Amino acid sequence: CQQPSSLPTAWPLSTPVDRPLLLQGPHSCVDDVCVYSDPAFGNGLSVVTTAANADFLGDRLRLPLAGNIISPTPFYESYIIGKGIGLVANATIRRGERLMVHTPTLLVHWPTHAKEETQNDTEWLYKMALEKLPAPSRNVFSQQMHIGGSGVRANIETNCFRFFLDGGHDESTGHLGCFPSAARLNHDCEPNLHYTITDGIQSIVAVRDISPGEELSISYVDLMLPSTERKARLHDWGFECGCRLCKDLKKEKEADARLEEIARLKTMLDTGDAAISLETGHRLVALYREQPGLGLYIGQQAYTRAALICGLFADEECAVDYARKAVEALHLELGAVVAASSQDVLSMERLAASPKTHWAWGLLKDRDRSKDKERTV
Ligand SMILES: C[S@@+](CC[C@H](N)C(=O)[O-])C[C@H]1O[C@@H](n2cnc3c(N)ncnc32)[C@H](O)[C@@H]1O
Repeated sequence: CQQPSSLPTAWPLSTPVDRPLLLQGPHSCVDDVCVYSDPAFGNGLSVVTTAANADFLGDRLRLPLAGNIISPTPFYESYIIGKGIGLVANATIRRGERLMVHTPTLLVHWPTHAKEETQNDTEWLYKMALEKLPAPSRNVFSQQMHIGGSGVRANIETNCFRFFLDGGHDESTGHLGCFPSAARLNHDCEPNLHYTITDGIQSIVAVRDISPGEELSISYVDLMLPSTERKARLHDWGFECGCRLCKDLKKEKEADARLEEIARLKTMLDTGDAAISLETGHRLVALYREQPGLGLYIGQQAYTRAALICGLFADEECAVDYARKAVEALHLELGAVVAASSQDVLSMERLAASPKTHWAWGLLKDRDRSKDKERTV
């Protein structure tokens, strides 16, 4: 791993001005992928992508009006033993607080990046793209840690975030987005932060209260994966995870057992298993609550399902309670922009406000009663 020679003295914050993206170019191309740039957008932006994606970005990408929401930032950079640089809280940070909202400085087209045979061409394009960035942003980028080589490709793979410009429907809109401030966040299997990327803007929120002195962390991998799979993926990042969960074998075994039970309950729900009862929803929520890392997904994967089960069995109190919790958690998980048009959020808001008029209301009520009868016979 390469250590930066000096720490950046200032945070590369987005300027809080509402300005559209004005991409210049194409500057340099290999086949249908070219470099485009707007050095005055945020901290400067260079893009290596197709003409169609460049057009899409021009239409959609806007600077977030508030820039970085909290200023001065409630965290600082520090060397962390065994991890390189990390970010540490210097104030109490509350669940739901947004710590960073920013545009990328470099965006590269994922399907092109992933092709083995064009690696030399893409490296050349990446260098051209960096040339177009303002010097401070170029310096911050090149000082980032990179593992597996000294080139721009290795830097991108160590630090940048994969997402889809269209939200995930079309592979050809896949990109790696490089957000320099977020590149200092280390991994934890029980992270205290969660990020979303919508229309190219990354938003990072606290998923629980964080005390001064605590290291800030995100997860680099899907936390629904069992520990062996998580560790294998983190190994590709060049490190063995030493987080609290991975260090404690007993805890890790319990966590894996929970993941297996969650998978079993979800299959029951997805297949409409006859054994589903109110208890299935309560148990699902309990499993997510017992495992702190899974709090990142509790809205979509547990509260929403549990609220619907309560609705199906016509239990008003629990339907309203879970639906309210689902709405709050979904805003954290999806980010404000996606949550505003999410069908899940809409459905949960309806269930919370008027459970008896929700489509799910009472559909399994009779089944529950017939089960009770069976039990008393
Ligand atoms: C995106 S960078 C994170 C910031 C980095 N520590 C730095 O100094 O710039 C990713 C790299 O940080 C290191 N890293 C991240 N999380 C770690 C962890 N939990 N334990 C050990 N190293 C970690 C790994 O070398 C990884 O490839």
